[in-house]
Amino acid sequence: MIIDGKALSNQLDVNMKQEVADLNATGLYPTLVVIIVGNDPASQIYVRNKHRKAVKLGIRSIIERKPADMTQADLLALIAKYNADDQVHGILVQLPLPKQIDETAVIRAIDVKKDVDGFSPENVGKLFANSHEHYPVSCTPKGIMTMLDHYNVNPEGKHAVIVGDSNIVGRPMGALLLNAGATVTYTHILTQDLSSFTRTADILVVATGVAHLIKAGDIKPGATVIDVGMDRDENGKLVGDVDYDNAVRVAGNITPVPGGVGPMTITTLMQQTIELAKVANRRVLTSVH
Ligand SMILES: Nc1nc2c(c(=O)[nH]1)N[C@@H](CN(C=O)c1ccc(C(=O)N[C@@H](CCC(=O)O)C(=O)O)cc1)CN2
Ligand SMILES: [Mg+2]
Repeated sequence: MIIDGKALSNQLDVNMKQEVADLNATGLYPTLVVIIVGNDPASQIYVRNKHRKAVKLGIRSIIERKPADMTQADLLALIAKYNADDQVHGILVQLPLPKQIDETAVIRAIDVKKDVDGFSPENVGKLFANSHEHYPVSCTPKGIMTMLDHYNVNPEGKHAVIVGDSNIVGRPMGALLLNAGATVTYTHILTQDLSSFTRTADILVVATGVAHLIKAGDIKPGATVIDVGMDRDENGKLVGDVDYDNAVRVAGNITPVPGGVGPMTITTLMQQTIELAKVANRRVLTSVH
């Protein structure tokens, strides 16, 4: 089966739009701030898509576009401004950042209660401790879990193999699958004989940035293959980390690029913005009574 992230995303939008309208009627306006520093063309597209999706759902969206030579101090001051603003529920700084800015310092500056990306040490800690509280999780792996659930791929007891060890995708992906009962193997750039691992995966998640790294022969017949890659082939066409045209004949389920994981990342961001707004509102109500 082709896992259609775009269709699922549009389907989830229907409920989210209604939920936002219902919250608006009670005086709560979920609000997301996205800060983008510099002119990376891909990042510009993602931020524009986030804004469009927010507008479509009735979520208030503030985009802060800043020059590539912005200082770290100025960025931290901007974050502090939105940390202090009660009307703002989620703050996201688009990654990657220009070289003069320390990513870790920026992530830590965002109020944990507004960390809609789930990148703060506190939220990452909750994920790896399998906390039963509500907490945001990196949107791409969280969106992948939503897709697996929707397509009835139950990770319990399955062997999940992650290719790529990034903080945004690989690491949180493995934690989510472990929490869902999978046996998880992490592989990365130093892994020897990668294929010997991927060929034993019931669920294979690939996030390396290497175009067509995974061939049909690297996949266990019937496996669920999730391709997080967004690479360019020799003709400049957008392709994934998986050789889709051949892999589709071996895999049981597979995500296309584009139209697979990407749209679910943005939908998950909207879900988490709404959730943070509701939690913030409950905090206000509790402190009043
Ligand atoms: N602060 C963050 N920075 C980054 C994140 C993130 O979750 N938080 N993730 C990625 C970029 N990203 C969202 O920010 C993102 C990437 C791709 C897509 C997407 O919809 N892709 C489409 C294809 C788009 C195209 O044509 O180029 C698809 O796969 O269908 C959405 C979000 C890094 N930075
Ligand atoms: Mg189901």
